[in-house]
Amino acid sequence: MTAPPAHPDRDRLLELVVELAVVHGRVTLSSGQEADWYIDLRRLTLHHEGAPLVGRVMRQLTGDLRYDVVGGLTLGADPVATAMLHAAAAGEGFLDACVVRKTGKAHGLQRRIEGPDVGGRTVLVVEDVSTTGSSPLAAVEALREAGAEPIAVAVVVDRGGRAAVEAAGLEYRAAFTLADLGLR
Ligand SMILES: O=P(O)(O)OC[C@H]1O[C@H](OP(=O)(O)OP(=O)(O)O)[C@H](O)[C@@H]1O
Ligand SMILES: O=C(O)c1cc(=O)[nH]c(=O)[nH]1
Repeated sequence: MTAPPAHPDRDRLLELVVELAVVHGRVTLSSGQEADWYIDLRRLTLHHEGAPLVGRVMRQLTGDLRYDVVGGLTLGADPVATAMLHAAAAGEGFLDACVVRKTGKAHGLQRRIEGPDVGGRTVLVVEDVSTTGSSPLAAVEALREAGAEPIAVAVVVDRGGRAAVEAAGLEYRAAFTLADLGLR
């Protein structure tokens, strides 16, 4: 496992994750598992200072990968993807974002994947926190069904999703581990 590249924004982002997002107390996770703490990254990815930092740090983390589109399973992935879109637009180039619905939509255009068409395009699948990896893998499956090519998965915090994503044959990158957050 290679360490994420050094970045001047990374230290401040880590401070904000610990300050804003780590909540101690009994919770039930998306997978049904019980835990004694929760990382509510929505409190960071929708925060005025946190969101731009997330965009820049995640772009830095994936700077050597080539992808046309960024997105993942709604809702946690959405502000991560749009932060990266804005970081790209403010910097070196353009990046589209997409939102993968948890289930298909029965009315309107009935699209599971919202945003500019992803067919034939390379996609970086993102996530805020990954515990079992099932959310990004659901996004990967939906994107492939839509004719896109998922090239890797990148998450802000890895809570344990790496093994499942790598077992599915995809590269996995995380800006922060639980050890970074002092939770392991
Ligand atoms: O690794 P996993 O087992 O998939 O769990 C992690 C997922 O759980 C959270 O989302 P949640 O399912 O609570 O839904 P939300 O994004 O709509 O809040 C989080 O945003 C991840 O998407
Ligand atoms: O596994 C989850 O559902 C989960 C864990 C966590 O720490 N944060 C989160 O948003 N979801």
